[in-house]
Amino acid sequence: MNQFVTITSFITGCLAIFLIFFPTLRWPASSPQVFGTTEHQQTPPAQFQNYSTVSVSTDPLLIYIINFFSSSEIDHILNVTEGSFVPSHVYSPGSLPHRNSSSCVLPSSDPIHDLIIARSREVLDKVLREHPATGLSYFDIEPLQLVRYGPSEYYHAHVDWFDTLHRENKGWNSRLYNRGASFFVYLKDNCVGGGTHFPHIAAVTKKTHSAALHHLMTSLEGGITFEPRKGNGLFWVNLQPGGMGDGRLLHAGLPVKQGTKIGMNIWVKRDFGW
Ligand SMILES: O=C(O)CCC(=O)C(=O)O
Ligand SMILES: [Fe+2]
Repeated sequence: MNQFVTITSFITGCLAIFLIFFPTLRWPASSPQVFGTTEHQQTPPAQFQNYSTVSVSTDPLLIYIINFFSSSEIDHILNVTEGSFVPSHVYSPGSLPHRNSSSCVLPSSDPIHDLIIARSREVLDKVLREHPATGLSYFDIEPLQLVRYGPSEYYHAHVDWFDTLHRENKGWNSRLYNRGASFFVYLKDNCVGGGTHFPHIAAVTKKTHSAALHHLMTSLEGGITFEPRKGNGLFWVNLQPGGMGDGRLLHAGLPVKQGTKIGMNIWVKRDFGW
């Protein structure tokens, strides 16, 4: 009898827990468009910032964003993060460190945090609409990470996507994800060197680019290098439509020879279910 009561209580308990959580469970996205749009409706519109985009490469997709952050936004970000940089995490230490920069996170409680997320979602939703062939979808954005380089500091060639899917650290509702896309926005550019170099992006003729980009992009046989320019940024899609990492998005933060370079990574999470 006692056993019967215990089993019945256990089953009732499980049922109650399931009923409480069932309405909030989210199933994997059935189509990229739906997922991106749904999430976008939950975010406030980005405060007006007169940025513009220039398509540098369509396959793989690499976009240059002019004037993505205003100088007052940048001043604010640099002020609040000034004391918090620590040596960047090194994933694959060899004889030479893979990188020797410093990093920190812009806290999600910062007044400007949600604005940056909303503006990034604006660009993402435009990409979903205009470049469906990329297969990009997203459901969230990682903590906003700043990276700082002083003289002789660098980040060797790497890709932003993970070899194996990461699981979010959010308890029972943790999803599997990879970095579907990356933004890298320059916050400080008073340096010599420090370009962002993509060795495998096909060189494109300079004629196709706006005057603003003309001086900031070196397009040689060895790929493309972007000079750091405060307020401007890059956006690229990391994964192939089927979800595999795209090796063509290998990139490096070239050594800073003099001065300081600071940038912000905005990594976009593509959903891979439970
Ligand atoms: O420093 C750069 O130009 C690129 C930085 C980067 O790729 C990264 O932090 O993942
Ligand atoms: Fe990177």
